[in-house]
Amino acid sequence: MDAALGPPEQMAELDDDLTPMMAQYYELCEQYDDALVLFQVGDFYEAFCAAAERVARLCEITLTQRTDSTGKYPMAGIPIDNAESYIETLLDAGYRVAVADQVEDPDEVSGVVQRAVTRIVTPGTLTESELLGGADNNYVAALAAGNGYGLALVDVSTGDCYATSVASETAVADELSRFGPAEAIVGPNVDVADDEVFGPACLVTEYDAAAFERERAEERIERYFGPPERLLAGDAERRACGALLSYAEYTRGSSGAVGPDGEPVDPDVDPKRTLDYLNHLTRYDPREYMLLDAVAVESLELFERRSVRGHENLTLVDTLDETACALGRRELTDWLRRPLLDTDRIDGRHESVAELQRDPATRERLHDLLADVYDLERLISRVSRGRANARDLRSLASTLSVVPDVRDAIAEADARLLADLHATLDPLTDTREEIEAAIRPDPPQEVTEGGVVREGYDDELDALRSTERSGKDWIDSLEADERERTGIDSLKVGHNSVHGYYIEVTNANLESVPEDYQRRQTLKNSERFYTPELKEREEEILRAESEADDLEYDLFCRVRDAVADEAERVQALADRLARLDVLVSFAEVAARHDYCRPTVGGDGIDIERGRHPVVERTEDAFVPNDTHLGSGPLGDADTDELDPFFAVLTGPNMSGKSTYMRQVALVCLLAQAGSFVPASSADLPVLDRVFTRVGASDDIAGGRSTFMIEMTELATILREATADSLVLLDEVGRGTSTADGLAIARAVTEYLHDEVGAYTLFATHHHDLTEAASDLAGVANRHFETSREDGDVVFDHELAPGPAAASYGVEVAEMAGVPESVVERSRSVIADDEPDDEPANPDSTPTATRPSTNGHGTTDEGAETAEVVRTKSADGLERALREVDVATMTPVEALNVLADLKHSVERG
Ligand SMILES: Nc1ncnc2c1ncn2[C@@H]1O[C@H](COP(=O)(O)OP(=O)(O)OP(=O)(O)O)[C@@H](O)[C@H]1O
Repeated sequence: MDAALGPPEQMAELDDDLTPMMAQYYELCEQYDDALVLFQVGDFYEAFCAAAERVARLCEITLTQRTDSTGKYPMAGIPIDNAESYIETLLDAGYRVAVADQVEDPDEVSGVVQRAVTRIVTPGTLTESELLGGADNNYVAALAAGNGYGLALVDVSTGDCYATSVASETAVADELSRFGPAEAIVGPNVDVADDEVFGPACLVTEYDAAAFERERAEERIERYFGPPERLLAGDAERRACGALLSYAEYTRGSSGAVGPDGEPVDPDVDPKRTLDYLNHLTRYDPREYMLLDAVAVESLELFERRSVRGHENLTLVDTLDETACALGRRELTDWLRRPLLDTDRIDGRHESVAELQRDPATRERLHDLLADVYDLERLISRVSRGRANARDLRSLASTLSVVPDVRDAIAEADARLLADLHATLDPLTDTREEIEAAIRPDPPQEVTEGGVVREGYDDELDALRSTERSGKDWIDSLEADERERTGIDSLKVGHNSVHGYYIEVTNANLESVPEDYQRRQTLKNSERFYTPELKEREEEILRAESEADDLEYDLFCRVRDAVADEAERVQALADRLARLDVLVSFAEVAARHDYCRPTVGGDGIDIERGRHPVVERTEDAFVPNDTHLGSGPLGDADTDELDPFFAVLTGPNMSGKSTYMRQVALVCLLAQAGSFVPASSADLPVLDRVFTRVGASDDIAGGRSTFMIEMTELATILREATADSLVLLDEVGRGTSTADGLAIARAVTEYLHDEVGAYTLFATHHHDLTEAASDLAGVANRHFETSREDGDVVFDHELAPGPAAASYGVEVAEMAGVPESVVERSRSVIADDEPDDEPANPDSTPTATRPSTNGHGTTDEGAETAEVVRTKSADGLERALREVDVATMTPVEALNVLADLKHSVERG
């Protein structure tokens, strides 16, 4: 166990002898033994003993010492004012942080101030906006085992909550990869490999088994969402969801009212109130969405950049993001993460995008309006958790004031979704009016120091403020009045925080001071006085001020609670604005980048002049290509008219194979997400899943380039692909010997062709695989060629029927600047069909195949010597080249071999 967690050993020995404050600390450490306890002492959060040492080291702060009657304790304190950045450091180091605040006013208690854990900050449940990077969701997951697995996810900062059931560990990993949770809790009997299932960035812990018990879990679901049997399907799903709610409560600390055991910590707090921001529970069936597993999400670069390609600056979500607000950005991610299967829903989105695409004025108007929409989901979540300040409420009101204009902008819309949004966008006029009536337009950050509530909102408050003001007015005129009364022209009235109001008279004028002046403070050149009336007025001001501040805070809280009662409506509004923002964003991208409206639900993939949405943004002249897979009758594999569903792609490295394959997947994915697509036309099927198996060389950065991983991924594809799946295979079977590799590639092709019938694109350097097209009716060859301009190799990135010529490595070598002589020689070696195992006789090397010289070797003088040297090196070259298996090499290996050969040629 980590010594920084749990009660400090040094204190355990003292037991009952600890001072009351340290006893409190000890108890909290005992109670929250899975978190680092930060314990408020005045303006600091302190940690003691081993925890102090850890905090000091991680946060780079000084380790000090606390000495009391019971001993010396290492101590480290972080200032409360900027605690969040330190807390982030502790989270990054893998800790949960339990924040124990003083819950009593030190001025009002005689003994030790009571502290309570008011929140537990964890990677998945952190909610303070400073800690959340950008607009993306931040999920915590719960996993329960039992007849498959139940999975529940919540984003505490937005209230988004999902639950589903899946059959296998792999399916759990697939679902999790859609959400990328920062944290997960698992129930009893969940025996899954953490890293593989949750990903390395996820903090996984076993959570209290009791919270996963069925009855308790169902109680919680009932409390927050309603009858579990209506909302959720399986037993494991309910247990996961209940446990997740328990965990969310737990992270609210004792103010969250319920401990992990389900017992209320503070019976006065309404437990439901603590997680009020959770209003929707979206139960989804993974089968309603196109499945994108972690491998596909990563290799299609949907959300995360990979650094090995030339276009590393953009991801798919970036290229499609013309959203105006954070709500929209998160929704966009969600749509791309869960492309639809239902053609009606897909078409509904396309219809709206089409209408908005045709109408740039409305699009622009909506974009401008939505840009004024605050992050309502997070706002309302803060409101419900009692952490919103007056500025948050004003931001909410200002967002609500935009809604009528948004509705106006789509008042004439014909598209079903837009018309539906128009009908259901709720401007929450009552809530907005209440906020606007109560809260000042530009309130301060703090809510306890006044200045928050508007004049005219509450009579009692107005009376108090008026007393305060008239007292201050009286004081303002006091200086003039007293000057007149005493005849002392230099008399001044001032205020300081220690002594309050005073009348200051310089020493020279002291004899003119009237009788009723009472001494308050003596300075070097003057004396400060007060009068009984001044004192009385001062007390009146202070009393009125403090009562007004308290009343303002009460009024503010009442308004905040009233807004919290409308959380569900605010969330529904947020959801609708988010959807509208994505539709506008899709339309904007479609208009700006010339996307077309696809049709979805047909029998094959038919794309005219398709483009890769990401690569086209970074390539000056992106070459569009067609795709026809499985959309027509199968014919003779050697003719160009056939419409197979399986294409073997060949062509030199760098010619565009990977780009093309991904482009086909992305076009289909975008269409099912509801977007238009980068093509001149697209008729598409509904794909149930996209599988990718990308080449080992592509995966070097991820450290996953082993043959074993390749085969594991392949096994998944062969097991799970259906006739409605799209399979991208890039370089399968390359991590082993040529013969084995080819055999596997061939067998995989036959299996996918005969047994599965999935739409497949198979890029390969195994030239022999192109023969499959002659044997299998649904397989066709497509290739990328290079052309030559002034002797230079040019990739034209154009897809053509038939297989490519086999000299890929040499083309790349030429591109890379390998000397012409070596390139030519390589070509001649490849051209030599008859392998010759006998050592070649230098004299028999045909002159015609010798390397062409660069001019130095053709001088008359010394020609003979030069000839001998070249002949010898040509001999070595030939042998070396014969040993090279070009078809099985990675581009890097090819370049290395060529560099070695060049080096040996240069050495002579
Ligand atoms: N259609 C295209 N139009 C313009 N540029 C393209 C096109 N396709 C690819 N490219 C450019 O060519 C580069 C190489 O493409 P890609 O990685 O797809 O080649 P490849 O044939 O798969 O190579 P390898 O066999 O080495 O994996 C891309 O990074 C991109 O910059």
